[in-house]
Amino acid sequence: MDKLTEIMAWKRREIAPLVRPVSLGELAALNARLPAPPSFAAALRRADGKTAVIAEIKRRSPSAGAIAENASAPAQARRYQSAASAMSVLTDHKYFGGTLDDLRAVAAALRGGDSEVTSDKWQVAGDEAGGAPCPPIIRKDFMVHPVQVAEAREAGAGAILIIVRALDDGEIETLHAAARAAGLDALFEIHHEDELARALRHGARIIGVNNRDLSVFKTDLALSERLIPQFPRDVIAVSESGIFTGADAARVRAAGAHAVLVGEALMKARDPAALIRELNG
Ligand SMILES: O=C(O)c1ccccc1NCC(=O)[C@H](O)[C@H](O)COP(=O)(O)O
Repeated sequence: MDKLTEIMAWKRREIAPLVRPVSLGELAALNARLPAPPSFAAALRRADGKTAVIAEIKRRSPSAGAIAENASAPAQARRYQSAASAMSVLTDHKYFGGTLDDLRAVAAALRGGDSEVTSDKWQVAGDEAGGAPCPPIIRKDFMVHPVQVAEAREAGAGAILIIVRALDDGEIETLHAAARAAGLDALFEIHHEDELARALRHGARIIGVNNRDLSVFKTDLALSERLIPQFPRDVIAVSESGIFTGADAARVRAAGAHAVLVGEALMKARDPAALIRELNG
């Protein structure tokens, strides 16, 4: 069994006690009750000709082992905040050391310390930070059920992850509809041409190529170079994993990437904001 299959099997067991019917109406009501988070898609498009950086908070991983086990998620988010277009918070605990509370704490930190999810500080936090818009947050987890979408929206996310290879078409459709009803964007993650075709059939507007082969844990930026040029022009292209330097980012940008998603390199950087600026190009 490869690692992704193992993680997905665990995730389905982990969330089983939480699973209940979650209707689109319930998600729409949740969306209406909470202030709108900043738009993930708009943040990736807004990079002014530079490569947008989605800066990830990642304490450990199956491929790298311990990265920054004791890192504080909100403190790390503050180190990213001035330079990142968006943030990614891994909320899986077993394999990545993250929690949903990390997402809540990061959202609160970006709202200027306001932990009240019903507050409309999203709208003003950017101005307080000197005019830069508040970076949206993607909940990076192994999504299988709309109950996780509701959790993401309540915790302050602006987007969720849909790993195409890990889900059947019915699950993708359900998660995508749930995200839309909750006012969230969806990042569709792919690793192969067939998965690109599936993502497009589901109406994906943001697609990420995961450069890491999750069977053997090898990363290869050539995968982004092969797949991104096949994206329709109006799709936002993200290159994920294995990006460490400005040269790496420039390479995938030359292939058409609008954004890069970077975890390990930023968690280990002495000055993450400076590295983000280098990745911006
Ligand atoms: O990172 C892993 O080892 C991993 C293993 C199994 C499933 C997912 C995994 N990573 C999730 C990610 O998408 C990465 O954290 C993200 O792309 C950032 O990667 P990196 O910059 O290489 O830390």
